[in-house]
Amino acid sequence: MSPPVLAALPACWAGRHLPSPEAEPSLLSLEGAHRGSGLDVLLGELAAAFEAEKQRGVALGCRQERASRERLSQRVRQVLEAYARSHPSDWRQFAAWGDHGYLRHLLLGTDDFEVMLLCWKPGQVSRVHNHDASNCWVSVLAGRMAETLYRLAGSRDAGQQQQQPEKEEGAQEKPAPGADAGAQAAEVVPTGTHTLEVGDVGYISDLQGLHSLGSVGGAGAVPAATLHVYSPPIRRVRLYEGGRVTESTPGFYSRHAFRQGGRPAPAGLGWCYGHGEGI
Ligand SMILES: N[C@@H](CS(=O)O)C(=O)O
Ligand SMILES: [Fe+2]
Repeated sequence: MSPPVLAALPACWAGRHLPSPEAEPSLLSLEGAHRGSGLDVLLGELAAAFEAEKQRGVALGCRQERASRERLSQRVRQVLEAYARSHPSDWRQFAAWGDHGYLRHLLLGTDDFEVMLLCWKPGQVSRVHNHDASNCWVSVLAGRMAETLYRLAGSRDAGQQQQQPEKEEGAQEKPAPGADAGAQAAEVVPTGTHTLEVGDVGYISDLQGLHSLGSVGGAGAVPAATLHVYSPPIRRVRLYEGGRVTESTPGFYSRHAFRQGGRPAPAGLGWCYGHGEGI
């Protein structure tokens, strides 16, 4: 019989990328993880939450039906909070920090959602960006984060102005469609800043606006780590800088979604673009 974690994962993931439990009893046996509270449980519970919404016929994304989004959000928050507040250390085996920007490490990617670990040295910050059509949850595992929210200048509803036609995957940092419509349209205005501590869970989508996230620097600051859950996976983002808007396809510094029994992930599974330093 499949372990509950496997049973909870979408068939497309479990069937295609994982060996059978008989063949690999140490499946997802993450070092230091306690069955019942570790990353394997977190991933299984998230998979179950997204699968439950899909079973109701919901198309996942920031514009999904409100009741469905709230139900999903409540569950994802519970799962992320429970993990972060259990003082876990099993995520650390996947963590690496870089000198040139925060690093993105993919833990699990499916067609419906992705979970990644982001590692930030003190003071590292993402550029002002949007989140495609995704729901985005973030939970702090270590350090202290500050989030600044923005809206497009001249816009009351930033989300509506960010909608653009579909674009091919794989392109890097090209001017976005409509970027030439006027620098005015790409100017952003900060609307508020707040801090996120270990165990806090935040949510953003294009319906809320744009943001920039960063680890708080200064004396005594420690390297930060955050868990991000995006549904559906983010394929591209729009960056707002110097009055211009560009598009970028974020990459992963490392991918562990298919790591099994301590072996490195086989090449070619999942999707990965770019260099993996943050946006
Ligand atoms: N959305 C960013 C991280 S953050 O700044 O929210 C990313 O996926 O890299
Ligand atoms: Fe973000």
